[in-house]
Amino acid sequence: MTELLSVAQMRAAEAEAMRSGAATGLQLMERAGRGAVAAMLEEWPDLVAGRWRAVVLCGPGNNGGDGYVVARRLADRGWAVEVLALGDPARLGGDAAKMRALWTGPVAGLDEAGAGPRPGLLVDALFGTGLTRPLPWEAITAMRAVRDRAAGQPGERCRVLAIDCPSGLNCDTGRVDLPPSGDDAPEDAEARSHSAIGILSADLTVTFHAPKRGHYLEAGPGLCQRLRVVDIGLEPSEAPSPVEPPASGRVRLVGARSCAADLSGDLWPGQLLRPGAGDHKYRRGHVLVVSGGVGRGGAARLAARTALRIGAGLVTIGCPPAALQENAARLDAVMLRPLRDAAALEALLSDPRISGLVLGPGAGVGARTREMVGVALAARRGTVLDADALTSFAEAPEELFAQLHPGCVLTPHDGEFARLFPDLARRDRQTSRVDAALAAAARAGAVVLLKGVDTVIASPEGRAAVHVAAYGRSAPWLGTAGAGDVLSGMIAGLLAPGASAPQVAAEAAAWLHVEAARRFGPGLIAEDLPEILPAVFRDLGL
Ligand SMILES: NC(=O)C1=CN([C@@H]2O[C@H](COP(=O)(O)OP(=O)(O)OC[C@H]3O[C@@H](n4cnc5c(N)ncnc54)[C@H](O)[C@@H]3O)[C@@H](O)[C@H]2O)[C@@H](O)CC1
Ligand SMILES: [K+]
Repeated sequence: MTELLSVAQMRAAEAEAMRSGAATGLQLMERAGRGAVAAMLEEWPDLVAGRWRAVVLCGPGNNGGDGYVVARRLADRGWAVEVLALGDPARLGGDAAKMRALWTGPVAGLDEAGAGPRPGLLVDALFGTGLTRPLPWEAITAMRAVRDRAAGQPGERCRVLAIDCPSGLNCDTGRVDLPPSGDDAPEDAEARSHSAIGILSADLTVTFHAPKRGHYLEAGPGLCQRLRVVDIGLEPSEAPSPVEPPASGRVRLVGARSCAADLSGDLWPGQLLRPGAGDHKYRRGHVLVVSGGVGRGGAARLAARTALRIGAGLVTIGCPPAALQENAARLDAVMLRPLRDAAALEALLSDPRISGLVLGPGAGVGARTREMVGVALAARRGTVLDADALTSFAEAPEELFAQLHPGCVLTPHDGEFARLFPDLARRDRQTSRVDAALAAAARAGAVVLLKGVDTVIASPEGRAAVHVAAYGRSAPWLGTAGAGDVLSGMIAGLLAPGASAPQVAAEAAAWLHVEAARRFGPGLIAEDLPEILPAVFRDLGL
């Protein structure tokens, strides 16, 4: 399964290769530059034949060093190559200086970026993993000047190849560190930063050894557009088993199945979904969804139907007595019980066969929900808390954290996350969504699934995973009313048999949620998600 490395982990892998004598820094850089050219030509075979013009922008560190290798390799293919350097190339050090010396063509300054014919390729080798300060404006200006050379001219547009990452991307956080915009009015600054991100976006990003967290988080996928990983001969880290939680300190990419052929559907998520031979319905778990009152039951019904579809043996909705009639008119396989108050929930939970709980969707914000959550958590079943079950504790999150247990999964979106963890939501430059979710899980003592296009799943033991609806897995139509309720039902349904760790159940649910949306396609509404699950399961060969 693919692992997402931090910048520090990547540096450590490089350092280990050099320390052990497996490779020198210069060899790694040569492989990186060559690998980037080979990957680019595979991606754009129309560039294999013919002599094209490339502009290579080289920065002041090793990313620039890779750029000099790319320039040399393209020139060797007969391309016309312009190299423009940020800063004085005579001040390059180490391996980058050696690669600069092997480049026999001229090196101009970035201020000459606007002069010259339209290039077919712009290579961004300004900054990689070593960017520690905001990107200099001159980098953005130069990128724009090269792109502008193509404006208004006939022929193919200029394609952009980013080496390791589009310059400005923080490879740990996925955010872009833009320079301050001086005296600009705030609106102006926003417009400038918007257009700066457009200018920095690549068409293809080639990174080395393993993808970095920033390639998958926040602005990363939008900036990289397409991502290819090139082997530079570093020792691969041992692949964690997809059905076990990842090791502490390591971040895995959920659903590598669609990105690499190293994962069989049989093992994951199939192993979590397939009932055992001879299983009866109680062995497959019984999920109880606590519903809101009259006219507010839709969210709970969505969660309940999904829990049943994903494999729970039985599903019951508990609702206030006044809402029984409404729910009865809408339910068949899902069972229904009156649930007047927290005492009634306690009585219901005396049935030990109820193994999974969902609280929050449509529950209403306030004391009733807080009491229900308290009783549910005391019963120590696999429990998913979403929506109103989270917001009900906005005034006193510690009250919730004190009651949570390791069988719980919290599923906040960014807004709910900020209500429970206001300090963690205000992230500084170096803190990523992964760091924030890990800190939240440790504080809460439960698994936190932080929803988004880049969903992060983190456990109190420091295990983290990321699922991203991008890079060929985008499902923009999933942003629809009720989709979150469906996700709660998926997690509870996977938790209910009691065989999966909450972290693993949440990871599989995040993947299936997007998979179902993609299988259905545009026009999706939340009701379609549970109904398309059987087709997803058939595709998985279940
Ligand atoms: N170390 C290695 O063995 C390998 C490194 N590789 C390349 O090396 C890159 C990392 O190299 P570096 O660590 O040198 O980092 P970068 O080349 O990303 O940039 C760091 C350099 O820019 C300076 N800098 C940082 N922020 C700046 C700012 N805002 N304005 C001006 N200067 C700034 C730093 O002082 C440093 O000199 C990777 O992204 C990858 O492209 C590859 O060649 C693979 C092998
Ligand atoms: K770059």
